[in-house]
Amino acid sequence: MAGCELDSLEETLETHLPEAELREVKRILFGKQTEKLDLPACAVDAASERNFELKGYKFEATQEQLRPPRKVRVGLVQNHIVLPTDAPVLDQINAMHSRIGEIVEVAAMCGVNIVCFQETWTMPFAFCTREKEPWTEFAESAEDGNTTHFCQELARKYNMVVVSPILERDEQHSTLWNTAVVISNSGNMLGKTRKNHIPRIGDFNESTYYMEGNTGHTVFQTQFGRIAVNICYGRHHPLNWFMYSMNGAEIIFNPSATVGALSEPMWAIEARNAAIANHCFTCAINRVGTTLLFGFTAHHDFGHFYGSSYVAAPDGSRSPGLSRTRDGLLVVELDLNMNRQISDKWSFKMTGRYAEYAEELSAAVRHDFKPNIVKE
Ligand SMILES: NC(=O)NCCC(=O)O
Repeated sequence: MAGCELDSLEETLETHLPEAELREVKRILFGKQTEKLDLPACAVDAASERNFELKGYKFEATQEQLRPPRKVRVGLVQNHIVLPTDAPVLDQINAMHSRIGEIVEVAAMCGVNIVCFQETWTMPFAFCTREKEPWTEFAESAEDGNTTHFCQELARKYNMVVVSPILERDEQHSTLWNTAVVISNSGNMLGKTRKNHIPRIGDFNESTYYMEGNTGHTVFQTQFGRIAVNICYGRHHPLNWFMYSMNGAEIIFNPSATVGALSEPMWAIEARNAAIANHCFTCAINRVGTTLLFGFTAHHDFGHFYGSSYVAAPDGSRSPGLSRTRDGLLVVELDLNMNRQISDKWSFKMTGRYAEYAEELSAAVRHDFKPNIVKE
């Protein structure tokens, strides 16, 4: 354990359970076992030198007769902030760029096609403070900011789609947003998508900084598959996942920033349930560490961000998680053919009564709605 924090749930099970029981516990808890992915020795060495965890797994689909497999490698990155939160803003951003740069280089060695970083990855998650300075100075243009240019270079250099969740400054409308910028492997910006649900819970005072997103449920067609980004708190909203899936998402990323005391028992369930319910893959990413917010008035720390990033498949299985305490890169190979195979098996899209729900929902959101309750 690092300090008083548990490093990893899976490792704890592995340390304490006899082999036969462990196999059965894992089958019940995590579903069909995900095989380990062979990663190149140069990547393993580089990750160890650069002090981050590197894990690789693969989800296999059934071999079909008419379609070749559609294999894609995703990379999920979780990390601490690099400099203390009272360092100059630009130094903090540059330090995050160079940390992410060295992790993405390893992702490239592992053949990653699509990489996604944690929520507002260029900055400390300081939204508990409610103070505007210096946090709003971390906001950048999604189109022309330094961070987008940095990610475009990575995308071009490594032929990789980059999902870059940032604090966005929209100069034209004088607004801030919590936004994921999606950059194609060509290096062109494909587009951006904004956080749809803004938390009003505990210390997550994000509504002080930005409003609910106005970009709907955009899906991005990339060379490696159709992807969507459901940012953090949106994972508590089943209809949010559902709408990305209705728009054709095959992989939904969930870049997050959340702390143990608040959400940890829900973490392993929500993205996994979304993969099952929507016949798609989901990738849950959380930052790590306890951030000290020196000298600020409301709060000096937010609690422990517990990492534990993982990938869930439509058949109900999931990869093991990254550590609760260390920086890490999770490389997972998916066969997107599994989505249709599981859809044909369970048929949730076919058995869903969407027209009925749509009708009842439009009545339920009206101010004069009367719940359908029969009384004696
Ligand atoms: N970043 C964020 O929306 N956090 C809210 C807490 C949670 O969803 O677990």
